[in-house]
Amino acid sequence: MNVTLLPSDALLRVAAEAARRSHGLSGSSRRTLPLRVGTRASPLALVQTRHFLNRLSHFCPVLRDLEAFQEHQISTEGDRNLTQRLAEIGGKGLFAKEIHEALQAGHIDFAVHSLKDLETHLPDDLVLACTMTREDARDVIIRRDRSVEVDPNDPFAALPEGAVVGCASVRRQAQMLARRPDLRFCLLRGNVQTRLAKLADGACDATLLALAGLRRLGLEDRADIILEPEHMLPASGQGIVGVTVRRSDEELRELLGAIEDLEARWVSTAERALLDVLDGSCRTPIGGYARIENNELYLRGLVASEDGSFILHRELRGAPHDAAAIGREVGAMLKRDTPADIFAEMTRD
Ligand SMILES: NCc1[nH]cc(CCC(=O)O)c1CC(=O)O
Repeated sequence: MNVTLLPSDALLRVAAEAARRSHGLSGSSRRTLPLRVGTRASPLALVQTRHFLNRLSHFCPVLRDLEAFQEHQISTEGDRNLTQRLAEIGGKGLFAKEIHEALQAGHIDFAVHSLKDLETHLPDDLVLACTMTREDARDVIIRRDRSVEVDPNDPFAALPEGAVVGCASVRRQAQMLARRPDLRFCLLRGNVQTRLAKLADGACDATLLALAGLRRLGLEDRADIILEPEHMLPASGQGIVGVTVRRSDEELRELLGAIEDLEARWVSTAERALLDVLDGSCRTPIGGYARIENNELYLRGLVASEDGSFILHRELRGAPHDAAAIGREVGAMLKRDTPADIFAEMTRD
């Protein structure tokens, strides 16, 4: 099959048309407003949620009214436990469990997530109904002292010998240590603003963040060294916002599905399938990044050891509608070529 890719704007127009035609929340809907949306309470989560609600109301005139939505801020384990590395708390559902429970109990109608923080296996009665257009997937380094000039071909060389990097992600740590074994890492958790404040206070010499988060918070000027995927492979789903809903809520599923970005659906399907094969908890450094090039889906995956002494990349291209199979295949290649002890570490208690 030949897949013709439309530019994102055209895709959205097609989706809007579909949304208008669908019976989703038309005048005949018996659903009562407001729609209740679940979100984490961090500034980034709230910006993402409000952005999504704008999009949704833009395409569904019944929802133009400000009163159409009610925001439910939900605190998750990942928000409360700020003293441990994500890998130690033991990742799955860390930022979503309480939100899933609110959906299942019918306290909310849908929920907005950073796809990066959403586990690959959702509870059976919930579905990922919508993936929004990807914001930039790249990671950035932010240094306290920006005086050393950056060589784009060797971005990690801009950090001083023995610099202390504040970071809670084993994926970022492993890829930096592979190139700069002299660097030291300390735990830096909390929301984006908190981390930037701690960096400014001297808690560390540098930190790493997703460019997507900085952009959405209007903090893009803080981005110091933008890392290309060749130097730092992003996490599966990084930069993509996804929306979950009850499987049984067909009306909302149809509406949300009609406004999703098909390209974001394809790349996230591939990236999440890869993670799924590797049983991706936060415990082992895993990266996955896909993009659409010339109507083809290109996926690159990474498995590493925490200390960066082992780094493995594998990649494949194929038809976008084979996204899940491509993801599983790259995952299987990574698994096959990774020494068993690295996965042993992954399943340790
Ligand atoms: N776990 C935190 C988190 N989840 C999603 C983002 C960034 C936004 C995105 O990837 O869509 C961040 C912050 C960061 O990694 O810098």
